[in-house]
Amino acid sequence: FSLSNTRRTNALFVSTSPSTQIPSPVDDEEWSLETAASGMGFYDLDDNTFDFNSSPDFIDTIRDEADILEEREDRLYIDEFGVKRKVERCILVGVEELSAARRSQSNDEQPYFSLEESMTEMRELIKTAGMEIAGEVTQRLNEINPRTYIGTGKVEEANELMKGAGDCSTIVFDAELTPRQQKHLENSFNKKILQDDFLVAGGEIKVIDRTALILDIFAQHAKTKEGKLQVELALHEYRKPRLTKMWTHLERQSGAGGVGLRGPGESQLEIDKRLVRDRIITLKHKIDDVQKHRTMHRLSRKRTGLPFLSLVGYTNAGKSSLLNYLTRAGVMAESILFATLDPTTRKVKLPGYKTHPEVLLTDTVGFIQKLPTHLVAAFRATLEEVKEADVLIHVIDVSNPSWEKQELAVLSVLKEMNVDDKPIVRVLNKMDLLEPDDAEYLKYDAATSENTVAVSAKTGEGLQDFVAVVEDAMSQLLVPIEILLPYSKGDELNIVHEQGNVEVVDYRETGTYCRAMVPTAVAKRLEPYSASHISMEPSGDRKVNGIDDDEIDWAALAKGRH
Ligand SMILES: Nc1nc2c(ncn2[C@@H]2O[C@H](COP(=O)(O)OP(=O)(O)OP(=O)(O)O)[C@@H](O)[C@H]2O)c(=O)[nH]1
Ligand SMILES: [Mg+2]
Repeated sequence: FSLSNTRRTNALFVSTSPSTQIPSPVDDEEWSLETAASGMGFYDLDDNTFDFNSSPDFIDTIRDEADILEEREDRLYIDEFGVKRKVERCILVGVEELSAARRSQSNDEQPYFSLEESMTEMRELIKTAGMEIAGEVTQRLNEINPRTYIGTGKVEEANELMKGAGDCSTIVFDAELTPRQQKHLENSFNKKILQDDFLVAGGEIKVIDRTALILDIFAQHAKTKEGKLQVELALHEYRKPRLTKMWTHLERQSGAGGVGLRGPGESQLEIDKRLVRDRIITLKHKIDDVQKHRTMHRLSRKRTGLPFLSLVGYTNAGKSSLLNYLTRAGVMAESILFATLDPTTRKVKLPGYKTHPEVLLTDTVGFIQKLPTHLVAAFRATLEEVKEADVLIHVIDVSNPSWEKQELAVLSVLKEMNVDDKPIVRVLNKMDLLEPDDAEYLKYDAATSENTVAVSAKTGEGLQDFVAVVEDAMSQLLVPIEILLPYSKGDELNIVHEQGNVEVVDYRETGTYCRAMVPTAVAKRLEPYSASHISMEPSGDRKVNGIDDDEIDWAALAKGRH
């Protein structure tokens, strides 16, 4: 296919078999015309241009991917002999709450992840956080123990396992623990250690829950100033309730203190609490500022009139890989969870994409089941991008055995965000990893379902169909116009032809009469030439898509088109 022919119809793509391989962008210059080589792109408010090289001041401290990878490599752990070890080891504790399982079975919208599915996910999260699992304990409980979450016998079992594992002082729970539970657990583990006269590195056993683990990953992956502010806010929100009595050893009257910092007779705990509170307020202000910038950029983005697509999906589904493939943008894509925390927008020109030759594509943070609400809140700014999107591209990793549940989990978050009414394109990704039979089945499924396409962001398989399906979804965004354009506005007519579907064109004395379906941005611009008061059926209509075109008309039309 050729990019120069922007008037090529959808039929080309619809007729292609789903397994058609498109040339890799690296091999074929034609695939991607105008893409970012690297770096973030931003709109210039004044001249509506997209500038890939400048970055606004709110992302002044960007860590690049290499930095993040290096920092992860450097996560050293000092063991009891003072030896630096690459990984921190931990015991993973999983609980299946049977009553919750029963409850969720009557609720179709919230998918239920089984103990094993949830544990598999935790293993990935732990690996991503840079830890190694030294042992696992699981328990099926009718009701969770309000004090220690798991039963006392299990606490004992986890403790034994930890001792047997050697240098290991971290216990990770596949659950959201209340501050009280976390403290009780830490107490009981540490007490046992003291009794047994067994000291592990640092002498302290750490109890980490799912939220803390995800926050740790977020903290490692935050790249921009905005991302870091959001993570810090989430961390403080997480720590605030855990300051209560958690560090009782800090509860003493404090004499010294900076002016205006400490009141008389204030205890250390009170000071800590106040500092955290103050920091939260400061962070919120800073995030507000950043959001203002973002809103401005969004507005300028809107003024360009380019349609805005947002990639959404479960963590590790392949969102960044897809964006990379389409733009060669070099957005961090890795087999780690939550690789992307900062929304990145690229302008993408897709071949054969007629009605919207250029689109903006934004990569967003991945979703995960059981994401604690305050974590979601902290990333609201990021998710704003999703709210602004014209079309959502839902990337699904069909090689994951739990993909159907993951899809439901994402849909339920989209619903919570009130964005489930937008057109959604389902992208069944990682087709290359499937057994041939499964792949065939899913390809059939995609071909027969609406707005669904099966692809591999790795091999490029199916990406041609992706363009067609996205364009289909975008056609829902076209609006009808009826205009009478002065002949001096030939350029505008060309745009209508290029980006819209023209139904009728008639050359009249006062100008060109035209009825068409066009993107909203184009419709808005042409509002001054609205001709809806003029007769709907003017004489001498010429069917543009018919075979009765003659050369003279086309010459007039095509002036300056290519
Ligand atoms: N085999 C195969 N691997 C893929 C495909 N798409 C993505 N991957 C791999 O899957 C892993 C995750 O991909 P990402 O693009 O980082 O996923 P993401 O959805 O952006 O993940 P988060 O940013 O963590 O939410 C990477 O190791 C990719 O190389 C595919 O089509 N086939
Ligand atoms: Mg990503």
